[in-house]
Amino acid sequence: MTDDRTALRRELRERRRAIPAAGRIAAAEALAQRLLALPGLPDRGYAAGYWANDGEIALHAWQLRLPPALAYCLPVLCDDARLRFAPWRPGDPLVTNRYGIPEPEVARSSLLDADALSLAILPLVGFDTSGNRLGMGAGWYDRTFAFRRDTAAPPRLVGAAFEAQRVAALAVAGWDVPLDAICTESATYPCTGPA
Ligand SMILES: Nc1nc2c(c(=O)[nH]1)N(C=O)[C@@H](CNc1ccc(C(=O)N[C@@H](CCC(=O)O)C(=O)O)cc1)CN2
Ligand SMILES: Nc1ncnc2c1ncn2[C@@H]1O[C@H](COP(=O)(O)OP(=O)(O)OP(=O)(O)O)[C@@H](O)[C@H]1O
Repeated sequence: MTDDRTALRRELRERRRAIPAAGRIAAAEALAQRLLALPGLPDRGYAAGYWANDGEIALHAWQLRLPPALAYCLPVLCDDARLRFAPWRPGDPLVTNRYGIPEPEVARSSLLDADALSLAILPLVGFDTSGNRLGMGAGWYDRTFAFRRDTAAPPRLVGAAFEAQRVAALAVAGWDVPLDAICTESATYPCTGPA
């Protein structure tokens, strides 16, 4: 089971890295439209995205079109093994984290806790149409949003991926945090709860 998950993760990461540049640009635009069209989207507060890495579908097209009172944030790795979030605009200072991913350079005291977000977009390695998610496997998102297992939104949790990352069915782990929706360049999958 663990080996299956590791092998699947490797295969799906290779698949997303192999998507050609022209396809990625078009997909990022289409994803932005789908994210902006989600029903009941907050129009103020803080919205977490991510700095696309390892072939992930990019969020810049979405970031540029956010309502003015909804502040785009990036995740920051913290010592308690949870993510916190910092508002970030182009030009604001960045540092590279332990995985080589840029994150805002801000004092620990000014970071936002996950429960201060109105919306978070989670980068997916794989997903199924029941809303089950495969991530990078270090548990950052599962630990950070564990409180959403027994609390309603906010934050709304929306997965983002290329359609090529969809698989027939993923095994669910006890700690998996259910997503509220998944968007790809060609579909929006509403998620109704744990499968
Ligand atoms: N763009 C983006 N940002 C993100 C995540 C993500 O998946 N994508 N995260 C999602 O959790 C968090 C960072 N977690 C990560 C976990 C593992 C690896 C990773 O590349 N692991 C490598 C090598 C491990 C190492 O260098 O120590 C690997 O498994 O091959 C990257 C990010 C927060 N920021
Ligand atoms: N609430 C939690 N508390 C402590 N550890 C957790 C919690 N949630 C997950 N973990 C740990 O994190 C790891 C997550 O592994 P899993 O394969 O489910 O990751 P994933 O689905 O790729 O998700 P992620 O994107 O969060 O890494 C597991 O080893 C698990 O023990």
